[in-house]
Amino acid sequence: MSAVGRRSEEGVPNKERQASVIASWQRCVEKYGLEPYKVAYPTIVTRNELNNYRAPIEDLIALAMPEVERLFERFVEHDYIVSMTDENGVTVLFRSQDPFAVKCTTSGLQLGAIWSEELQGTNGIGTCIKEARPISIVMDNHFDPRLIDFSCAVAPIFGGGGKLAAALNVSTSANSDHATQSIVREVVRRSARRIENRFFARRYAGREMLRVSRYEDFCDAGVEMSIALDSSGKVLDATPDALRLMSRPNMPVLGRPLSDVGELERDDIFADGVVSLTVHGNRLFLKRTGPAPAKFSAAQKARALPRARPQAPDTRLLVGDDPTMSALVGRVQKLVNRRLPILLQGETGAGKTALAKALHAASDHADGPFVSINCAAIPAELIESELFGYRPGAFTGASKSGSKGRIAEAHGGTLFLDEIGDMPLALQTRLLQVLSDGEFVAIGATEQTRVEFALISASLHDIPALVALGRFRQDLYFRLNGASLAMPPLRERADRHAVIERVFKEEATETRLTEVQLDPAARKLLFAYSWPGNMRELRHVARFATTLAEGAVITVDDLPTPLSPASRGAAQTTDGERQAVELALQQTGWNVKLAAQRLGVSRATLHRRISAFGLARVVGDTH
Ligand SMILES: Nc1ncnc2c1ncn2[C@@H]1O[C@H](COP(=O)(O)OP(=O)(O)OP(=O)(O)O)[C@@H](O)[C@H]1O
Repeated sequence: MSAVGRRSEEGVPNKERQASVIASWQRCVEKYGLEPYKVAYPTIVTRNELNNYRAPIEDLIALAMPEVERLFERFVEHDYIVSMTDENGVTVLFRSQDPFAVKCTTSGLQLGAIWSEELQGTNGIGTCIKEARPISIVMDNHFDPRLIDFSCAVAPIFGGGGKLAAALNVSTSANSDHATQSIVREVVRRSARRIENRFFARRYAGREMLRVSRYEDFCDAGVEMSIALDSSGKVLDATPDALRLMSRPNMPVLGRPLSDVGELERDDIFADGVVSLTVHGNRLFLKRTGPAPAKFSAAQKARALPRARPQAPDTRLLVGDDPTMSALVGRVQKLVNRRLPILLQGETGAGKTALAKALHAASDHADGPFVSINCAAIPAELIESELFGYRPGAFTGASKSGSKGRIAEAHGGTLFLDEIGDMPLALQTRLLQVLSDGEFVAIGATEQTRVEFALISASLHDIPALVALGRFRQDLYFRLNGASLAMPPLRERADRHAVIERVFKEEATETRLTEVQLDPAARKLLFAYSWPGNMRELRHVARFATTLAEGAVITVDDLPTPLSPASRGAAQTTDGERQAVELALQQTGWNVKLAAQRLGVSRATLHRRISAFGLARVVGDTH
């Protein structure tokens, strides 16, 4: 193909780069049927559509913001723009400065533009996404002749399970060469790696984490690669480079213990110091970064490394200035210390988990583990082994090393049972036994395991109503309910205005490293809103607006649906929409996560729709 080198090339051509560009041009012509002079102007999605594209990766966007800012500051004086797209090439973050910004806009380099290879031909973003590796597309490497003045260096950002989640791009229209662009590409690649590592750490916060390096001395330096493990020591996930280095043909890494992945120098990967793992003749060095796993015996406990206090907000901060809540929480805190079981009830997103963590962190057993189990999220057939653990080979498919179980892991700390109303009846009986006797028998075991922990449970449902329907054991309800605390929805909190202001401030500091102001119209709207998704929705709205707002003042235009003016105009939803939501909820037994996936919206959006349509789950019509 004559495409590469339509103009004379500057710098030394790199074979691999040439091959990528040639392959991409071939795809453009043969697969997508594109012609160089007939490529359409990029599609720019509407603001509402952009909100929908951003919603599934809002955490990633928030984590990427500071890095995008840093890149921009570094390159802006040389007339570069910095952008990030999602996995489809939709531009979800964009930083530019005049006069270059004007030229960018006329070429379609702007927020909301779709830069897929299929639509725009060979371009930095689209081709990086296609090839899933860092790439630079310099001037006449572009398929569309209108882009011939631009040079882009782009690196992919991978999310869970090594799946491509986004692409980070730096573009210029200053005359550039391949040598310069390969340096810029390296800078962008490193930024993408930092975002990836922060994203990984955020996803697996609280899990056992190993830092990985190819060099023994570097295990203590900045994070190069990471592995997250589940409670039984199996690989839950790893950063892309670690996954690549640990992979062998036909040998999955995820879901396997490290001893199956390669040759481990010693068994106890959590002990102090560095341990090596040899895969296919390559040595990797691993070091624990997270808290030590809970140990049974005093001797083992003494050998374990000191446990970092879990990062949890202060109960005073969570409670704010709501007098009812402060009085209740003060009372409950005393009861937690006496190991009396606490039952938290409240709407979705009201802050039950956050409060449970804060109660644990302020308790006198805060040095022990905080083990959280979402009873609604674990499939019914797995919940027993997840909770009670099993001996090696207890059942087909059981791991060789057995599993300790989450209840045993909570020994000496707090066990938090979220969505307790969804626990199957048979397991309620076993749980009741543990709570009464302080001991249980793991699956396949003969001897009893003794455990001691503080218990906090939480539920969206009215448990007495479930008891009346025969779906929840009354004796278990009494056991869980040493004291109960009804968390008010955000719209009913006396201090909600202060809470809204505080959360916007916190999110602005986190995403932009600066403070922001709410303009009067935005403030009025936020104060009047009903917040069906409570604190979670508030956090998402604040993160969204502080990320999107161009300046230091947040206006109504920066607010997402259903707070944005456009959606308020069009907010009269149709019967069809309501039926679709109802159907998805029915089909998934009111599993909001699954239903949201089916409808292609975020969970927060679905919660808002449930509330807007006034839908309620009829207790007894589920699962
Ligand atoms: N008082 C608070 N101030 C700021 N953020 C909060 C507060 N309470 C909760 N949050 C945040 O709101 C989000 C939802 O909180 P949390 O998970 O505790 O709610 P929940 O009631 O357990 O929700 P669900 O019932 O859906 O499990 C989290 O991101 C949490 O950090």
